[in-house]
Amino acid sequence: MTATPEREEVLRLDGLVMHFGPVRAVDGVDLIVHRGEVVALVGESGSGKSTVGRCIVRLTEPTDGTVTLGGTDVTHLGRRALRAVREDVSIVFQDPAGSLDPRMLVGDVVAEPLRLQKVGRDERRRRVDEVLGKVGLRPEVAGRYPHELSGGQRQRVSLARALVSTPALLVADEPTSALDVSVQASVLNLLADLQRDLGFACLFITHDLSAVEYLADSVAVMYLGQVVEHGTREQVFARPSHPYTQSLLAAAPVADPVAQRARPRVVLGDDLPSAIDPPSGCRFHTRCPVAVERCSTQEPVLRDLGGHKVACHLVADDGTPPDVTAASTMSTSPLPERTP
Ligand SMILES: Nc1ncnc2c1ncn2[C@@H]1O[C@H](COP(=O)(O)OP(=O)(O)OP(=O)(O)O)[C@@H](O)[C@H]1O
Repeated sequence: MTATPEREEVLRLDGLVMHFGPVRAVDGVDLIVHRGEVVALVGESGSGKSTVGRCIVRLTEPTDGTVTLGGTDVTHLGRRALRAVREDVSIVFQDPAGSLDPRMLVGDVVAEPLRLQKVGRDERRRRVDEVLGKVGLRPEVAGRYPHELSGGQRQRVSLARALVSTPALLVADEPTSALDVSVQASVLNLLADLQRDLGFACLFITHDLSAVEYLADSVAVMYLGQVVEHGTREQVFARPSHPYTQSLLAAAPVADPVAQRARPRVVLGDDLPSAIDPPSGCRFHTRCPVAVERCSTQEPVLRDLGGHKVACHLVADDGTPPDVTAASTMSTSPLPERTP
């Protein structure tokens, strides 16, 4: 008998909420990442992506909702219990210089997760050598300090540290955006190769939609603390359904100018509204070219339309998205990005 096995959930967020005082950074996020799956989390600066990542690795304790890792609810675990969980999930940050302790030798930085897990010294050394090789660094690098390395090499060290304990899930928060453009591609390629070889699941937080197209199995789009669309890469790129997703894709440069012209032109006028007092109804209605009255009063739920989820009143039950091209006239602008 060959019943199709349910795909195992490595991560599950249910109604995740993270408020910083009045700032509603994350405001009810549901998200599932399956074993070995790469889920891209995209959206403008300030939409709450990093905060979601930080809640997952429990760098911050969520205000509400649950974080489930490998079947264990880790939302409110104490320090000691968290340590065990940290073997299963790692994070890589945008800025490798800021996230590596400058006083520690690279070998010790990479070995630290193993030390916390009480792995013996010889085994630690063996695994550090092995993982440095995997990220394309020579073993001698273990005896150097982070500041002696280039930005790209430092990000390789961050990846080595994140992967040395063979986690089931890697949260990669803008892992290439602080790097020199010339090395971004090599680090992205490395991440893709490592993911293929080691098979970890990855929540890939990024502004870079071409990287999403290259790396991700599925794409979740965040707007003002909520997920407004989630589907496979093909679903989201071939038929972006939420007007916000349509505008993000329209603003992104694509290699093929013909494809670029064929994309709907929508422009995100104005800045992202404040997360302190988000708009009523659909949070995007203040910037949406096709909003109707209902959008300002009634909050849309994230509906599952054949595995492609979207939170928009104007998407038909058969998945037909609203025609934003008819409503918008202006040219494209680049995806807004906060400079570090
Ligand atoms: N520790 C904090 N205290 C107060 N407000 C915070 C804190 N961390 C994040 N915020 C606010 O929460 C909102 C979401 O921020 P977050 O960094 O998660 O967004 P983001 O989508 O990751 O943006 P970026 O792409 O720029 O990193 C923003 O309004 C931000 O100012």
